[in-house]
Amino acid sequence: MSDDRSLDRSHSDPMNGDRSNDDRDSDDRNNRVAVLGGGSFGTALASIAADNGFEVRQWLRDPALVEQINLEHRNGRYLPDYAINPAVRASTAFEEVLPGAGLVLVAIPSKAFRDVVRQARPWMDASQILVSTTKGIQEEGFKLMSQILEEETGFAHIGVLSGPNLATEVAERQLTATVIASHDALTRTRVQTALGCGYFRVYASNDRYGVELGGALKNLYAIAAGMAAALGMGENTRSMLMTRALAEMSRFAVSQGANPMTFLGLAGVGDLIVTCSSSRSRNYRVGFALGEGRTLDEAVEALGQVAEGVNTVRLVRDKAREEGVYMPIAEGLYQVLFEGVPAREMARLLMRGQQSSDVEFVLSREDVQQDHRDTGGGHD
Ligand SMILES: NC(=O)C1=CN([C@@H]2O[C@H](COP(=O)(O)OP(=O)(O)OC[C@H]3O[C@@H](n4cnc5c(N)ncnc54)[C@H](O)[C@@H]3O)[C@@H](O)[C@H]2O)C=CC1
Ligand SMILES: O=C(CO)COP(=O)(O)O
Repeated sequence: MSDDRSLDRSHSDPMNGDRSNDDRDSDDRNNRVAVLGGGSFGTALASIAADNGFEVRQWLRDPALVEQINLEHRNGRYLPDYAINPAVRASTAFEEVLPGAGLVLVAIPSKAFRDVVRQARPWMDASQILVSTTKGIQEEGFKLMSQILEEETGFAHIGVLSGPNLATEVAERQLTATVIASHDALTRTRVQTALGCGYFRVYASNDRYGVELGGALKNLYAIAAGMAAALGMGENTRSMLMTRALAEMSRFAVSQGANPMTFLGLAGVGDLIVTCSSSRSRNYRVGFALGEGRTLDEAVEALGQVAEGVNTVRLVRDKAREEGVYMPIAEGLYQVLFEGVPAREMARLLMRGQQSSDVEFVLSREDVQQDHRDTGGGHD
């Protein structure tokens, strides 16, 4: 591997012929990336890191898929047309994947995330950088995935990768940007070095919570956008939906103590645009199937992959009610998904709500509260 690809350039001076074993161990670690998860995003990221010259090992549950990745360099289940870099070595054994890796990317759906990290923990060590790529929320305690990484490991180098990153487009090498968010500068720079390349640009943020929350929240509105498209609603409608979604997301972020300005970036508005516009988004596809008249179970079954938004709708709607945050689209989506309200009827109800103000951040706090009282917000 060339030195300029090293995750830590300070340890990779080729002029230094007199290096200690410790330095060499450190070089080895910095040159190794582990990916947990064999879905489409985990697979695309593993291959990028290998293209960048890193030694990459990928952990998956399914032995048949492991064999296919190792022998055919293909992931027939999640990215059938994608040629994986042959340097990616897959395994079902954590002990073959984790020890010696400087960077660990965790691309496991939120429902299984804690379990998998817990199983993997004995093969991890505190010098490793752990990064979640998962855009979901854990029901107990309303925890985001990086908080789970922190709780399960106690490690210091924790980050989140999020942005408008449809895995199939990343696999096609479409020009794409993402965000690595961490309070830890080392985490930010090492992820930028491991994954940044000619078609994948990695921006940095120190607002880990805001970036992670943006990725989880936008999935709700992608479901709503898919539904609107299936019902034959137009571009004006989608634009209204996305813009009002951003208002709701920001309102929720503020209630959680997060900085809403982060939502103006790639992991907020950027991800909202792509998932509300693309039939490649799984959340959008679930919404589309619902708009065509399928039941939620049928829509999820037909997808055959995880659409994180289905679970997130319930969690966010409950949290918003609990904390008195006005989120009419999330509330309406919940009623369509779980209470049998027809989508068209819900759209009609939302349109007939009291007229309110556009950008509430330019209003005084009192005016915002009055606005939400006028529109029936607050659920009281
Ligand atoms: N696919 C995409 O376009 C993108 C996905 N993401 C996020 O990345 C996360 C991972 O997504 P994908 O790679 O698409 O995969 P996915 O969500 O389809 O599944 C991930 C992998 O986890 C495995 N898995 C599921 N349950 C498991 C369990 N109980 N134990 C062990 N492994 C289990 C699956 O077998 C699969 O290999 C998602 O939560 C998503 O929010 C982020 C950006 C883009
Ligand atoms: O988060 C994504 C793109 O940024 C992927 O969205 P879906 O999970 O809806 O496919």
